[in-house]
Amino acid sequence: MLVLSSPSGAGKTTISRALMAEEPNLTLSISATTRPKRPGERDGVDYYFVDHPRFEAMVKAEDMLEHALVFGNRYGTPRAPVEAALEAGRDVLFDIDWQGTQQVSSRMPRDLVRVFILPPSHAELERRLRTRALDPEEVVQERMAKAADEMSHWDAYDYIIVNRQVERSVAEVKSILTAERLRRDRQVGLTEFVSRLRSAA
Ligand SMILES: Nc1ncnc2c1ncn2[C@@H]1O[C@H](COP(=O)(O)OP(=O)(O)OP(=O)(O)O)[C@@H](O)[C@H]1O
Ligand SMILES: Nc1nc2c(ncn2[C@@H]2O[C@H](COP(=O)(O)O)[C@@H](O)[C@H]2O)c(=O)[nH]1
Repeated sequence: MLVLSSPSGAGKTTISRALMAEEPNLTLSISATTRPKRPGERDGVDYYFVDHPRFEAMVKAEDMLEHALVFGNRYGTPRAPVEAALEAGRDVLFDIDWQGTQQVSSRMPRDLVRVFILPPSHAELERRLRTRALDPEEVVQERMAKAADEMSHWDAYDYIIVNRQVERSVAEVKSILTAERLRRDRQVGLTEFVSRLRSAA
């Protein structure tokens, strides 16, 4: 499970989309949210857009792997698709905040790789939030006001990427994926493989 977190507007969604296009063994976890749909967003593609009672019912039924209140809206990761993907041997990419990361970390610490994305500067973060032009002015202001608080969680992550140039950041996340997939404890069937190699020697 590969988690990307950042202050709003630093570039997680942009990096995730590029990664999904280049990494065939990666499944994107689609979150459920009570936030209103932005122009161009599609239900079941960008998010599952649900109302508050439906979200609460999913939480009660323990259908969420994690959930949090972010900028006054509820967000959560539906558990079943993640479990199915992992069961099928696929890696799963999450675009979730620090609260969700903390919850997944405490439940499944060994299976998780946490990456925090930083903007190159405060001014560039604001520029990105504004030029995205998908949120009303008061939402942009609220997100800027909370950026410092969100960034205070950077040291709970395994890797830090400063997102200056999208292509470079994507390449860096791909390097992390490659290295983490090569970890001894993540390679399935390695003991038997080495054992066969040794007995043939
Ligand atoms: N390296 C970059 N250089 C310039 N612009 C970028 C870069 N990365 C992302 N952007 C732009 O910044 C804006 C915000 O990016 P994006 O929506 O990916 O952020 P996010 O971290 O997913 O935000 P949120 O947390 O609100 O979902 C978009 O308009 C995107 O095109
Ligand atoms: N804890 C969770 N956080 C989530 C989830 N899905 C998204 N998010 C985070 O919310 C903010 C805002 O997202 P936006 O799409 O409204 O801009 C951002 O930090 C996301 O990472 C989730 O399932 N759980």
